Amino acid sequence: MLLQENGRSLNDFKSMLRPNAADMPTFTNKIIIDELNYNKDELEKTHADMLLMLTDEQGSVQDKIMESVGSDDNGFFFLYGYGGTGKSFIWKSLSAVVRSKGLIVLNVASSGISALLLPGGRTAHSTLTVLIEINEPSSLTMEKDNPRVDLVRAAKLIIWDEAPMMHRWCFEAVDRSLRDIMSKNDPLNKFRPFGGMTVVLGGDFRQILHVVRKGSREDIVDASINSSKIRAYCNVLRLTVNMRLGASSVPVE
Ligand SMILES: Nc1ncnc2c1ncn2[C@@H]1O[C@H](COP(=O)(O)OP(=O)(O)OP(=O)(O)O)[C@@H](O)[C@H]1O
Repeated sequence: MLLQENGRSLNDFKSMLRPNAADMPTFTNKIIIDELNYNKDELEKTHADMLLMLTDEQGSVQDKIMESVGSDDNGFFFLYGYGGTGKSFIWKSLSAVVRSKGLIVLNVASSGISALLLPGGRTAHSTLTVLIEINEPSSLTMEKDNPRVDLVRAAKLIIWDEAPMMHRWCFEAVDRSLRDIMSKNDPLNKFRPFGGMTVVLGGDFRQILHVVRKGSREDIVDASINSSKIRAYCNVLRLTVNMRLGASSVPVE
């Protein structure tokens, strides 16, 4: 269990003896059990409270994402909004509603600090095994029989906050690898963006972009997700009202 919690398995240690799987017929994936272990009643109440607070545009964003989660026709979204427009608020509301239905949502962020703000959040490097030193042809580093692969396959939604901070190759690697991983559920997933998983990226391009060491302006633009071929099948959702300003609720330019 300790190994599973850290995304590892005995297969990572070739010299260790492995137990015979036939001796453990009731073995189950602990990280999946943990993800299903949220208090559904409490989350349902949290979501009901948040639903009353959502603005019209926040409600419409949430409806579009939940429509995709509930259908086989998956969506790939980018939630774009300046600081204070309520992106984190929507992540909390979405996580509450999805988990209250007994489904799995994986909340990841590009940095450890932003992952702390997500309910049950971790870095994309940890949950999705995105490489820190990434190249254009890189894939995720999950081995086929790693428990994390089963967790990803069981998930209904991936929320990825502060996405503009990451190199576009990270998202392309996730797209390629999810097509591979999810094709075990349905061979047609090989041809669907992110293997048929609903994926929502979020962030604000006015905040921190991916840092290209000694890179020119062109290098930074090229590293951005906006320059990726996966942008072609991305639905851009927008939040425009600054909720941090409170009652005045001024639309931001
Ligand atoms: N519908 C809402 N009702 C009440 N408060 C809200 C609502 N939406 C957002 N807020 C509040 O507005 C503030 C800003 O929201 P939030 O942190 O979600 O924005 P953000 O877009 O994630 O900002 P940043 O990009 O700076 O992290 C928070 O205090 C949040 O609780």
